[in-house]
Amino acid sequence: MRSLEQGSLTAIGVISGTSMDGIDVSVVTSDGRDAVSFGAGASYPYRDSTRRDLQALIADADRASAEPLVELEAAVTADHLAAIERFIADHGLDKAAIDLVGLHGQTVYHRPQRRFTRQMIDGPAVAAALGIPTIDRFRYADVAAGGEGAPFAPLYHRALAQGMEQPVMVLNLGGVGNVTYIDGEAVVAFDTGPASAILDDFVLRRLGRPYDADGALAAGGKVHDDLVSGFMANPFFDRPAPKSLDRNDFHRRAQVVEPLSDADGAATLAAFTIESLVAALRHVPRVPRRWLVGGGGRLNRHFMARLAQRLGVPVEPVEAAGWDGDALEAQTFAYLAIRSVKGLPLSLPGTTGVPEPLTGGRLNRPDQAR
Ligand SMILES: Nc1ncnc2c1ncn2[C@@H]1O[C@H](COP(=O)(O)OP(=O)(O)OP(=O)(O)O)[C@@H](O)[C@H]1O
Ligand SMILES: CC(=O)N[C@H]1[C@@H]2OC[C@@H](O2)[C@@H](O)[C@@H]1O[C@H](C)C(=O)O
Repeated sequence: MRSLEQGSLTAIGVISGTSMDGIDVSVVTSDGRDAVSFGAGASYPYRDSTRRDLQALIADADRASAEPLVELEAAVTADHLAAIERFIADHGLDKAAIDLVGLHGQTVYHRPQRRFTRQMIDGPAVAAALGIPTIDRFRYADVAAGGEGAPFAPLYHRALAQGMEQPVMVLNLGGVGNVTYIDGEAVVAFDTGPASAILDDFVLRRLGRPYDADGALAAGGKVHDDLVSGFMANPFFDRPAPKSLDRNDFHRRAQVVEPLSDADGAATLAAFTIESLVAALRHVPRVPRRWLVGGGGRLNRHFMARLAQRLGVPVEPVEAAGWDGDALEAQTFAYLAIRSVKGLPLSLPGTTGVPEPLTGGRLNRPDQAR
């Protein structure tokens, strides 16, 4: 096996986000610093039974935090393994050329204030099955040291943003929104508020659809400004960075749109997300000249147009900078796996609030006794 400590490495990165819409896989070659190149990305669904069991679990915080959940972890791990095997086959990769696999796993519980976070995945089992070392438990050391345990994408964003006009804001519009502000070596990152999750849940309840395609429903509705002001009165938005959220943190508050029509409810929830993003400007040193947007929410034309209007600077999908928006999070955990084996920090005081720059991740070698 090649030494993992020195030179450039090639890693596969794997993550399933909070919306559980698929297991994302991508591949990165990097020295763990600013030299980065990435290959294709792909997404593979969970088996229906795995997704159903995970959704039930996430709705039950007591079980998610305390129970061993051996069977479910085995199912999640099997689905991840199948996704990696398919990715390798679909893209004609040579297994022998893959030095590492970075496994984020499925977040089922995240309470940094209790110094506890849980990403379900059996890293040693994946290492043994593939014959490739894996890294898992990326967020554990950070949370144990008093960090927020998220976001972890910022150091990868900084590596990609080298040479670009700055300050630049990278926004991930997933279930939850999170931003990375980059100005040279300076990085500030935090979760902004709910993003797609509240609108997704509303559209599912009202219309049985998984999301508001293109933001068409929201675009046709009337925003109820009084409700938006009510949302924005939440002290979360004034809290300085770092700060992080759980997918369901704003669910109860989002229910105030229940009396509204489908279109007005969607428009009002979308406006809440937009205002929570504008509020991010309160917590960065200089006004970003450009926003680059990743995550599925960049496909919501209503979000993108309204945000550009409110910010008065270009708001573009990350593809405008030559990045791959669908694969960015998977690439992040490939890049961080490489940093992990090199002992480099995965998080900083400005990204998760950890007291000192901190490395992390657990290395699982295929030949390791289990
Ligand atoms: N064509 C589209 N129009 C509008 N919204 C879309 C479209 N495609 C995807 N989305 C939104 O993107 C969401 C999925 O985004 P993404 O895959 O980035 O989330 P995630 O990675 O699961 O979340 P997180 O980043 O919080 O873990 C969908 O739930 C939906 O709201
Ligand atoms: C605990 C956890 O899994 N958090 C995710 C989630 O999805 C988006 C947002 O909430 C972000 O904080 C994080 O993921 C990205 C990849 C991150 O750590 O940068």
